[in-house]
Amino acid sequence: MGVIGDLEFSRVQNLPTWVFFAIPIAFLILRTLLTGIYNLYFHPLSHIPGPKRALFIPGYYTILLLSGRVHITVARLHNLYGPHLRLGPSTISFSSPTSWKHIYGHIGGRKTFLKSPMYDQGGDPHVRDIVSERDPAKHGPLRRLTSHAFSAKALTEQEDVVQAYVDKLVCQINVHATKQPEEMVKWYNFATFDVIGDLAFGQPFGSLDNGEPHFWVSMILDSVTAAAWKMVAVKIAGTGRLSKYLMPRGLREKRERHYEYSRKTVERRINSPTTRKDFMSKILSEKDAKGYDLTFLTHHSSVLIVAGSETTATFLSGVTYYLCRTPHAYAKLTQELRSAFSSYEHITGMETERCSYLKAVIDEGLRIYPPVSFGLPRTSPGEIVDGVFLPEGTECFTSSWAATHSELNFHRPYDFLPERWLDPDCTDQKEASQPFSLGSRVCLGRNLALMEMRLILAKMLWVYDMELVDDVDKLDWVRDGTANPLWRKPPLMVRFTRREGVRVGVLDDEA
Ligand code: HEM
Repeated sequence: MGVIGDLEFSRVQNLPTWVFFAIPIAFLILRTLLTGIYNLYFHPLSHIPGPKRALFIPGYYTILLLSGRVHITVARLHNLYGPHLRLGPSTISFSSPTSWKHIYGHIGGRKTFLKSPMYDQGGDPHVRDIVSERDPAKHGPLRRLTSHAFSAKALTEQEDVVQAYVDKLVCQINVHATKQPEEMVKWYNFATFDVIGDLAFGQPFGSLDNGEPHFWVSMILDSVTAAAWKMVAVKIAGTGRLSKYLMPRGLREKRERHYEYSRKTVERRINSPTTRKDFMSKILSEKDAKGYDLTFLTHHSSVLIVAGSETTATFLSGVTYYLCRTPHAYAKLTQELRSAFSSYEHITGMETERCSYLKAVIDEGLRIYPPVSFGLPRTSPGEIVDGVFLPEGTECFTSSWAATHSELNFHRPYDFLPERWLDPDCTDQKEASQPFSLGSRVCLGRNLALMEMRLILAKMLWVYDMELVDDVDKLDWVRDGTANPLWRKPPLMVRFTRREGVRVGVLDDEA
């Protein structure tokens, strides 16, 4: 036995080195092929159409998320395969209005679709914030605690803060964007980050004053991309630890600096008590009783900054582009705003609510360029979505961009037509556009965001005319933007001209 064993061992030893690599690789290829064939023909979801490669490439959809063009690819695939689309063995994307209600809404007698494990990749695995907490029993108290800062009363108190920054923006436009064109994506970012910085921490980032991005702000997009890298690692290898090696080094460092800066800012806020109500007031008052530590508070406030600033700035950039490119909509909106307000000082959050065309412009802006363009992943509890049974554990979502750009839901989906929101005879499926999501995880900052959008659009267009300049014919907002998964917008060069004969206190008193 010993002799035979030695003989066999020496035969193995004599095999060429490549064999030792080839065998596991061949095994992996065979396993992938057999699993793919099972997924294609025998899996319980095999009746749902989709590209075959999605069943053979591990983490296909998550890899798409890093491509920057996931919204376009998924919309194209929905056009090809219909409103139910299989993007992985157990990953289903929908583009119908009903799917929004079935996956995210409250419907009596139906089980809840919880956030999928993809949300675990957002930050510190041991700390869950209001966005990443998946367990409803823990999310409920967190949401109740946070919602104080978003009540109708809080919103009224916050209007002064918002108004002050809108006025600053109007003044800075006068200085920087009337004599020559100016890049507006950055100015909208400055305004929305300053507002949220002030509301979250009691201190602005000072970007509007300095005309410079705060370093922390520029880190935010990268830190969200870093989270997407982690998702890829989890999907492919089953562990986020691999992301350390997969993720570009710069991204990892930026993500770490992002958390470090948030921690210091929160510490400063804790050490400077204020009577002014901001996002932290309620939570700090219960800090000791509930045992909220610095790590938790850091995650909590930094998630509010990310959720509340980049999204609104994205909307403003998109709507500026589409308004400048759609003369009839621009003319109707300016006509409405300029006749609704006899003076700049009359433009308030509540008064702007009466402007129906402004509301339609906002609805259309959020449809054509949804700030959250990808599907928010949920796990099926074993329920039917839009007529399709999804076994327990299936990952599913409504792909926002695909839903709002499908001809099954909207006529001329790539045209900016605010009228579709006003015309009672329009047959568009408007419920296919849910920019703030719905149900128990609906956006908490919706009313604040809408107030900010209304005030910025109304005040800017009351004071100025605006036009896209220079390479206007070369710029294509859809073609030139990428989503990683938050938007990276192309430069938006706009020139503003102050309307003659209108008095604007913040400009004229300053002069
Ligand atoms: C155009 C502006 C905005 C858009 C389109 C938007 C969109 C969304 C969406 C789609 C979600 C659901 C995320 C998910 O299910 O994973 C969400 C959640 C959230 N948003 Fe917004 N948002 C906007 C502005 C804001 C603002 C200004 C704030 C204020 C800080 C805010 C705070 C939040 C919070 C706290 C959540 C988590 C709610 C929860 O899970 O209970 N958002 N938002």
